[in-house]
Amino acid sequence: MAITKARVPNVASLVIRHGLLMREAFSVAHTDMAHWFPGHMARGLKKMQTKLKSVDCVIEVHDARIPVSGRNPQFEKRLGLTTLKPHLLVLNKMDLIDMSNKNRIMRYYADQGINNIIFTNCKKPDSKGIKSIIPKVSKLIRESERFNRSEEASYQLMVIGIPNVGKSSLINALRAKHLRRGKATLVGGIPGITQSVLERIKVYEDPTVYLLDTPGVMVPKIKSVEMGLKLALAATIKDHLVGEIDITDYLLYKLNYAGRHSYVDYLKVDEPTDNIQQLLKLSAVRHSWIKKIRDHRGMTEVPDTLLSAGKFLKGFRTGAFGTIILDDIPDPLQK
Ligand SMILES: Nc1nc2c(ncn2[C@@H]2O[C@H](COP(=O)(O)OP(=O)(O)OP(=O)(O)O)[C@@H](O)[C@H]2O)c(=O)[nH]1
Repeated sequence: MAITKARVPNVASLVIRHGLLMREAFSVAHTDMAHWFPGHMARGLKKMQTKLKSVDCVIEVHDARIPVSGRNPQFEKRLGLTTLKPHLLVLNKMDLIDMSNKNRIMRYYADQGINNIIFTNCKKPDSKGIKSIIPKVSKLIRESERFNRSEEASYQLMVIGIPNVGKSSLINALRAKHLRRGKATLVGGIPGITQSVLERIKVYEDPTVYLLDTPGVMVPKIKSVEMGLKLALAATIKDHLVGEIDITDYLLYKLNYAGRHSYVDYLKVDEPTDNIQQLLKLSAVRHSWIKKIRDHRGMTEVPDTLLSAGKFLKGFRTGAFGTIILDDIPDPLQK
């Protein structure tokens, strides 16, 4: 497991929040985050660089639940986003966030010079966000210098982003919307489904628009354990690399902090708690999730807390506990 920490908080650091005695802050003492990164990812970026000259616009897809954490700064440095090619930021999975934060998020990005932003839900190809992508991209391309591609009638777009943010889903949603075609690229709930820069995929007629799907490229450095836990909660890092118990402990902290106690019914426990081990154990017992382990008495049956952790994570990732943004979003208006 990647994180070592004192699981019993100091009594002095407890507070009552939304009627629950809980940790005042989520703190972890960490050892090593290096193995949270799959090594092959930098290679994907090189391939993207070589394809860039045949691209008219870059669509960067990001998970709207982590608007601050985890956007890869290497995309800007190595692909020259916002300077070399027209750039559209697609904040996907909008169905999982509280959209009353939209203007604040837009201001946060505008402060960094990013003004072309569309929120999407790729599960709904007929939704407003998906519909507005091709018109927006066409406008950006028409207003840009196409240099070596100015004679080319068709448009070619490259879809980039960190793993599991919905790049392939976006391509499939655009195909479904505009061409009424089925899935062209693989979609999966675990990061790393797309492994190479794919052949171009047609998503629109007149003008003909092709998309290049690309493998997710993770940020080169996770700045803090908390940032890593957010990325893991959003399923951009494989769960077992970070540790399911640590990810759910952070989830529990975030839900309790926000007063979202609907996990009680979902996990079939009696009341809110700030103790992840107790929560996962009781939930496993209530679901009859039992595993056998070998100890000094021979084979013993114990609650399978890993199964409860999986259910807890699934609940969060499918929106069972409501719409949640994991980041605090700095507001330039309040500087
Ligand atoms: N709730 C919700 N889930 C989504 C949305 N878009 C994609 N997903 C889910 O997110 C997961 C990842 O989607 P993919 O399209 O495979 O993501 P990707 O970025 O291509 O993944 P990699 O190839 O691993 O980089 C899948 O389980 C999708 O069903 C969305 O708008 N809302």
